[in-house]
Amino acid sequence: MSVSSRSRPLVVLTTGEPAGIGPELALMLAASGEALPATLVAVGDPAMLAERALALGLAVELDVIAPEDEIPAPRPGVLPVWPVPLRVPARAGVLEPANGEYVLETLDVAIAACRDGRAGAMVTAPLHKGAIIDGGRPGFTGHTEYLRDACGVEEVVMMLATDAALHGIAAGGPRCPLRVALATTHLPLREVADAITAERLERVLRILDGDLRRHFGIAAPRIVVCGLNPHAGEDGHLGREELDVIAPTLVRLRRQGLDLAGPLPADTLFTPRHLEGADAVLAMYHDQGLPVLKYAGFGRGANITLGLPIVRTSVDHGTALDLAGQGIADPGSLQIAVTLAAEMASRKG
Ligand SMILES: NC(=O)c1ccc[n+]([C@@H]2O[C@H](COP(=O)([O-])OP(=O)(O)OC[C@H]3O[C@@H](n4cnc5c(N)ncnc54)[C@H](O)[C@@H]3O)[C@@H](O)[C@H]2O)c1
Ligand SMILES: N[C@H](C(=O)O)[C@H](O)COP(=O)(O)O
Repeated sequence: MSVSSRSRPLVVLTTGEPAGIGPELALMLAASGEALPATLVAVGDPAMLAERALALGLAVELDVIAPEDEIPAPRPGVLPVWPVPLRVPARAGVLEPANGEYVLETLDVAIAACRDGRAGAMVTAPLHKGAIIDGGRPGFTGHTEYLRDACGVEEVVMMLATDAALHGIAAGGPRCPLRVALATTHLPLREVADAITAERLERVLRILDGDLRRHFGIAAPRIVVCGLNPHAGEDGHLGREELDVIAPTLVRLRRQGLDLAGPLPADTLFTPRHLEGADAVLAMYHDQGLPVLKYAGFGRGANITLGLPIVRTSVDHGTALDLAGQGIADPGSLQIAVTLAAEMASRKG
């Protein structure tokens, strides 16, 4: 059965770092019997998943299926699994870099299924970047860049969004609607300024504008752009990137029809007056934008990779080794990421 002929798109869920909370979150989602707008298949080591389910008392039947075989219709409490073997045994909370290649193989399986049309989308449970690097991949920086390279595209954009923004939930308390995209992703802070080039900014803004239209149905996205330096450079007294790079890029793209505000001082940009009417904020670097997003809705957001030929979403949190194996991690973000992936896959057709 092809993806488009399914009533619920096939979403491939990679179970992530086996020492982290990813495996148990996948099992918790299956055990909850929650009706999802997706047919879900997990990718991971079936014996490890079975052991984790047993240890946590989660009533989940694992249905091990070869990737070329038909996925049966979803049944509550049943989790179909495309098997990938661990390289060495895994223990919750204890990293084993030798399993780095296992984690990457789960990604490769999901990417292949999305690229050849067997699946409509992939959702990734968290991986541990350090473990993959220590396992022999020194250049590894995260799913986002791995997917970019695997799909052969020049640029992708990391965007996180709160559920309130994804599903039009009215603002209330700290859980406000917010989408935050990043001009740079997993870079040491020391390298950020050099990475903010006009070329990169233009590529990022075009992808952000295009994918807000394509995936989120926003006809004319309004994007608010942060400066890089304190007070957006204070007219060049506190840094020149705004004057030399960011502002001229925005002027050029505005002439081409993009609706862009900024560069604005990042400390006050995330206030109701500036966010009013904004469809997304573009932050210049990871910890300029993501702390605000995570404050606004940690555990109730999703991470979306824009600019890919396939649909990929992820959770808004990491491997939480401190919680792994205890069954107390919150599966809320995973549920949101799966729901969003299914919606995006359905829209894509
Ligand atoms: N999508 C991903 O693959 C992804 C996302 C973020 C971080 N990471 C990676 O995860 C690893 C650990 O990162 P970190 O420590 O900065 O962030 P983290 O999100 O793993 O943990 C930060 C804090 O949040 C808590 N937490 C995280 N998820 C939770 C959940 N579902 N329910 C309840 N509490 C939760 C943790 O217990 C911890 O106190 C790093 O290697 C990082 O690169 C991966
Ligand atoms: N920057 C993300 C976050 O803080 O949630 C996270 O590290 C995930 O990155 P990838 O999706 O590229 O692995």
